Amino acid sequence: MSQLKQMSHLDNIPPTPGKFKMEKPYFQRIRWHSSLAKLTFWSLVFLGVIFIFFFRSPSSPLPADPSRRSLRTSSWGGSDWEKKVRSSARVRSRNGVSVLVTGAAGFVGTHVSAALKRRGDGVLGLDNFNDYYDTSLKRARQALLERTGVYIVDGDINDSALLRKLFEVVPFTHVMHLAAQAGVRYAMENPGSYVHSNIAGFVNLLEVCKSANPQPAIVWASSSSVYGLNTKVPFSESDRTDQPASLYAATKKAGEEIAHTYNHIYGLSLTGLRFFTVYGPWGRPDMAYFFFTRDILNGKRISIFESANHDSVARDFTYIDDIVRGCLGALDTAEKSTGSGGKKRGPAQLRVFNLGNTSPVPVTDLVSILERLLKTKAKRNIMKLPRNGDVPFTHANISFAQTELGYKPTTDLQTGLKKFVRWYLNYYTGGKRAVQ
Ligand SMILES: O=C(O)[C@H]1O[C@H](OP(=O)(O)OP(=O)(O)OC[C@H]2O[C@@H](n3ccc(=O)[nH]c3=O)[C@H](O)[C@@H]2O)[C@H](O)[C@@H](O)[C@H]1O
Repeated sequence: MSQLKQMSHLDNIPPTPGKFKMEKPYFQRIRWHSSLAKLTFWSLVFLGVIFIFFFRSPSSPLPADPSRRSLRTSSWGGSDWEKKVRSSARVRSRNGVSVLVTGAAGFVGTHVSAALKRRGDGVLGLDNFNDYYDTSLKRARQALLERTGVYIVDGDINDSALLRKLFEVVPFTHVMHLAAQAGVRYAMENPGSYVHSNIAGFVNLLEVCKSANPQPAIVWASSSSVYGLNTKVPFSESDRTDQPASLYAATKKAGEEIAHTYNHIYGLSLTGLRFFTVYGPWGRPDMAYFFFTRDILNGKRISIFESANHDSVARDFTYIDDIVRGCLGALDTAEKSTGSGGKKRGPAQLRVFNLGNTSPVPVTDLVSILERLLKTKAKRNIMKLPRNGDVPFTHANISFAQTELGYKPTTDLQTGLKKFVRWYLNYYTGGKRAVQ
């Protein structure tokens, strides 16, 4: 207050410097006041900038206070809203389950929600529709789900009040937690968003689940990236995962440790699924197969990474329908959580599974398949794998998922990409170009 007064006082001083030069002592006093005011003013500006950077910016390296974020999420509540929530989550088949799907407008979330709804389970979606990639694609997926009777609540997993409300309205038996900040390379651009969604958001969700009555069983998306610099192939669940190559991988690995904690303390049933480079129709535009398709069609040069020994990098690309079957298998075999009222009553299930395709394909081959399907030659730019968080190869051992979940991928890359390209051409060109 006194600082403000002092500033307004200084504002009233005539700006003509010569006037003050004549009376030296007075001038010196003014100079002293003036520099103090300047110092105060710039300190306030500096503090303001720091405040905005840490607490308001979406790219803040610190997770924002969830209660503050809740103020920024879109409106929810009211009897009409509750009716929509209840109706979407209503189980319509015998032995059906009611599932809260987070990240429902995302690629995997949309497919899993539709599959659950098809078989008569109750499904409620939750998504914050962030602009990591084109939000119109997310809205189109939402429209698709709405036609099947799945309602997506527009909100963030960091919003505890919203999550508590959802569990108050519907006693979900399961949570399929797919909301996350995805993408390996983007972690170097916006590290804060990974901490916000994959760590703070996950913890917030688990906090609400642990207090829910009944506690739901939770199946959630981990990632093949947790294997990081592991060189033992194929990657098995028991292999080391302590050498992440990206912050994305580190946050997913942290998620697995956090899951262990909530299982241990509160008796939450938790199953982590390590997805291996999932692709297919309605996919993510930030993934290579997707933007390669766009760039090849536009005659734009594409970069293909190669590892140190000049081998193309390779991925165990896994088709979306196979992943969906794995997700449903995990939900169907998930045991109940054992806690209630925030207290553990006995040991609960804790699992991690690889969901891959067990047949890695070099990225150069992926490009050749796309060239054939699009009948267009790619302008290839072969370059050394940048130090951007990418790992040279991934390869899943899926025998554990096979035994426990009945998981058995059936789609090879050629077949899966054909389905993707058909969707892509239809979605972006209205079918004016046909798949070859
Ligand atoms: O399994 C996962 O857990 C992750 O899978 C996915 O990551 P990635 O396997 O890295 O997929 P993606 O970016 O499509 O790159 C594919 C290949 O193309 C190479 N690549 C990439 C870009 C480029 O310009 N050139 C290139 O050669 C690149 O080096 C790589 O070899 C998800 O995005 C991630 O969210 C997470 O779910």
